[in-house]
Amino acid sequence: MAHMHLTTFVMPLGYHRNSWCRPGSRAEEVPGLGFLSDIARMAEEAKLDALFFGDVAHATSTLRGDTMMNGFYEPMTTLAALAARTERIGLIGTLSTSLYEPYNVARLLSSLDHLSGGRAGWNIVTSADGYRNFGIEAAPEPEERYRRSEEFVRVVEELWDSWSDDAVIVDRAERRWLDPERLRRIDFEGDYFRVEGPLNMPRSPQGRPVLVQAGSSGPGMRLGSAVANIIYTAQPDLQQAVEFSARMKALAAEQGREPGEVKVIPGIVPVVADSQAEADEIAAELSSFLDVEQGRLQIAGDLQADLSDLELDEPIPAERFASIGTLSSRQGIYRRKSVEQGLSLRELIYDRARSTGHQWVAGTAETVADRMQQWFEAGACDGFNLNSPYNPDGFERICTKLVPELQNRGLFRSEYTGVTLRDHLGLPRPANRFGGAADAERAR
Ligand SMILES: Cc1cc2nc3c(=O)[nH]c(=O)nc-3n(C[C@H](O)[C@H](O)[C@H](O)COP(=O)(O)O)c2cc1C
Repeated sequence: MAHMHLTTFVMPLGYHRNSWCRPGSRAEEVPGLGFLSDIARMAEEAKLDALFFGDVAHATSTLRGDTMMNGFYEPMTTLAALAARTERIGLIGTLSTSLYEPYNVARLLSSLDHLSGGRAGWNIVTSADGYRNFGIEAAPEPEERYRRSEEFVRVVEELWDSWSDDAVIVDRAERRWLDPERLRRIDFEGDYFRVEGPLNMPRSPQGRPVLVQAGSSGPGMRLGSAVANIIYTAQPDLQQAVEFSARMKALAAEQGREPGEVKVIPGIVPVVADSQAEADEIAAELSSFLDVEQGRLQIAGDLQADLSDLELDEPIPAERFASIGTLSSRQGIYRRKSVEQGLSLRELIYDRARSTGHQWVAGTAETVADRMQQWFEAGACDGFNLNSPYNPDGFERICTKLVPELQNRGLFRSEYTGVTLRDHLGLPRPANRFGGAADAERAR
């Protein structure tokens, strides 16, 4: 039976809003390395495919009291530190194509891939916010951001291939470390970037670090299906998840890719306990930390709408949402919950606080595993991105109770069988698009 892929979205202050208020959360230690290393070690002992760090380059949500999605751990420096404290687990970090340059990004990821022995992955995002930190007044429209992103990824991939695999020769007699004939200036000229190249470091162990993408809108899915190996997505509903996965794989096939090269990995927020009653108790405790008015501000921020006049026990009226065609995928989930399912503003605040639109489940390891198995076997996904509701205990329970249950069912590996992130994902090392003797040899 095929195995699930399991990664974890590392939120050191916990995925459930304000879960850091729980005694024992080690919230004082954020953003230090010691606490994070403990999380990384737990994940590696559970044999997860990868640690995943999101990133935002602004403090807007933090100023609204939302510490969940924060920039406290800059992904590349953090993952480099964790590379030294782990051996096998993949290391996926987010860098925005709106706020970086392709040459920097190619270097950062290539360096991480070298330092970690082939464990690097890049979550490609476009940014809707944070521009003023870079002296830019307003964010471009989504279509424009994704066009830049598509070109950005092309440049980065060419830079990663700009050294042939056999360019480093270490010829002591001739005193030549590399053969410059085996490097290529890429001389890229596009609508957004002009990049000379080559990169200033050798092709990395994975050839190209793993590409990850999480857009669920039209342009987001176009980019993901064209380039990504992992698609992250928020899918609270089984049937819609099945349809999303099928659509993503069909789009990949249309672009000449093998559907198996594209792993669809929705998020899940599991509260795991020894009994249903204990799980419900923990869930109630987590909810008790919420500040409802702070939650109102956070949802207003997500929807970019003023909600200050609304009654807490009424649903958000449909007209407060952006028009259907312009909703982001996450706004679409909140709209469905409010307008179609009739959740009141208060209920939506609690729901968002625990799940941010992802699937949320509280139960024993067996009941949570039942749900995951059901989704996996229904074709809704190739695995899950585990969002730990609270740290470190909530994550420890995921690693020591839930993952072993999945292993016992034959749904997840018990040992790493390879060394690179591509190995964990069952993906081949890509050939160098510019060819080269080493590739020719590998192909024989
Ligand atoms: C699991 C997951 C993680 C994400 N992580 C980030 C992130 O770290 N930084 C960011 O700017 N956007 C992040 N996003 C947002 C997506 O990259 C994308 O911008 C968002 O889904 C809106 O795009 P869409 O309208 O195409 O869906 C994440 C989305 C998901 C589902």
